[in-house]
Amino acid sequence: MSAVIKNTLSLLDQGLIGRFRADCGQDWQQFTQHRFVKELALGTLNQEEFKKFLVQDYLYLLDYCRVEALAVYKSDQFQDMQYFSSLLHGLVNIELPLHIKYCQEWGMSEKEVNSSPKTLELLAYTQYLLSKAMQGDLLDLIVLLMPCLVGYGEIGLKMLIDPNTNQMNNPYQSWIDLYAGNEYLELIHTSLTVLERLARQRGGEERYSMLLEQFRTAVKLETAFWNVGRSQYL
Ligand SMILES: Cc1ncc(CO)c(N)n1
Repeated sequence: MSAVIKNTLSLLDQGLIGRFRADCGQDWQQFTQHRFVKELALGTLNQEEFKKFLVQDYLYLLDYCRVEALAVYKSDQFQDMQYFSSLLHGLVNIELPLHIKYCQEWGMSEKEVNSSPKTLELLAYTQYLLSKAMQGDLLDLIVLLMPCLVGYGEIGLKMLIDPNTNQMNNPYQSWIDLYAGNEYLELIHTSLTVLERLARQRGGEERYSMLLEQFRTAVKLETAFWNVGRSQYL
């Protein structure tokens, strides 16, 4: 296992993120060890299901951008504004174009992706994030963003080091490479530092139980989201 992977996995057990993950218990396990994740790692996941997931995930990320944009708006320190705008920049200019490219590789046009109908799972998750993000402050916001950001990184890394993962002829290899890649890991490292600082500055200790409930709800919505590829359109 490379040093950077080991370091990232141990960081996830520490500080506030370690506490959230541990206190979520079963809910975190269900998210990160979901059937969809296991099938993707083996390469056995149904391809139509993956395609539908990819489109819903693209639509999800568009709303995730709006949450990040709200964090830019709500920043009252220049360094926070820099951090959240760089997060937004990365998503808009790197991860989203990559999603469009994946969709095209899987035979779907950009127009098709953008005009796709939405599922209940997508709407539930994005509307929850957006409403909490509008009500909350910067600490609420970064906590809401964490399950998505950290969860996929943990999943990608664990796939990469698991000998059972099919890395010879896996149709989903580029998905694994994205979330276990160095750029994504760096994003996680920076985000964890900002999370700790915002918690110190904004009464994280006194607010812990409320923050945990927001984190846990987002985790449960992530778990439900793994089934979008099997879900009905609204
Ligand atoms: C639903 C969901 N959660 C997390 C990520 C990671 O960016 C994603 N792409 N989609």
